[in-house]
Amino acid sequence: MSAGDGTDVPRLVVDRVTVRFAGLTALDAASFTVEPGSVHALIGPNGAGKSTCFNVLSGVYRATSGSVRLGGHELTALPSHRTAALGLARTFQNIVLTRGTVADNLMIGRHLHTRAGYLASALRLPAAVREQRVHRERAREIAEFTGIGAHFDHPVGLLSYGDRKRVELARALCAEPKVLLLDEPVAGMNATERLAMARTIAEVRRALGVSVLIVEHDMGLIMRIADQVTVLDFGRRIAGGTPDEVRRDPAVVRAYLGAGPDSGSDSGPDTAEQQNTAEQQDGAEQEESA
Ligand SMILES: Nc1ncnc2c1ncn2[C@@H]1O[C@H](COP(=O)(O)OP(=O)(O)OP(=O)(O)O)[C@@H](O)[C@H]1O
Repeated sequence: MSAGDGTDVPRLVVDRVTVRFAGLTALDAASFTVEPGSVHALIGPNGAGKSTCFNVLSGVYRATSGSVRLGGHELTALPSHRTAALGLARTFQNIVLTRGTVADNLMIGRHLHTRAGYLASALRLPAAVREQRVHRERAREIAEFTGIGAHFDHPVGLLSYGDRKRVELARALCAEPKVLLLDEPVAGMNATERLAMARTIAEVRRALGVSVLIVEHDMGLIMRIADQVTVLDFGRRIAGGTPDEVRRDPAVVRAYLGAGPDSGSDSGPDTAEQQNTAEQQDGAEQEESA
């Protein structure tokens, strides 16, 4: 897919961000940097502050103190539509797209880049029609890239759960972001869908050169695709480094054990079961293609 070469992707700097909710400190002076063109994972047990952090970055919550910078821009006090205009796009943990066709939903993602006003579009003035056509072509290209091209004109409500998660990813990509925030992109997917999504995310970074910040409980996926990992616990950054460094960090092991090693998918940085699932799947595919 044609795209930017990634050279204009700015560094995202989260600097001592604190968020308090009526006595509860959800984020406690958390700092980390997402390097241009990297895949950076934000992990931690339930309630660690990951979603709160995403909500600050995307302008949904305002930080009590600290700052978030994207290149030379201070994002801290900006509303969502301004952070989006600066190049930040996000997906949501729970699928919110249930109406219209895939194309309709992706065109919502193109909204930022649409110049024709509502009236010109409603009256189908030639310039507006031309613009719509160009955006629709780009949306189709992004649909192909994310593996849902065959469903472009289908209602999203008829798609499988895994494909609807892809529509959510494609909608975010339609904004042509420089930094993509993915909130649990494989939650609820089966092993095959997870593996396919991991490949798509890796391909997004490779082909588009964008930075990806990902919150995900599937540690197998994080270990496969992340360059850097930041670990939060009770709102604090307790560790950071490569997936391998983080996996061996005693503070990280302690945090996850404290959360309960049997507590479902959130069972630790070295969730052997999940990693095995992905690796077995990989092995099976290699055998098939041999
Ligand atoms: N709007 C809010 N009002 C009050 N407390 C909140 C709000 N949002 C989050 N919290 C609290 O802040 C803390 C951090 O929550 P957050 O959702 O950011 O954690 P998380 O790491 O995303 O957890 P999970 O993995 O379960 O999604 C929790 O104690 C949560 O109850």
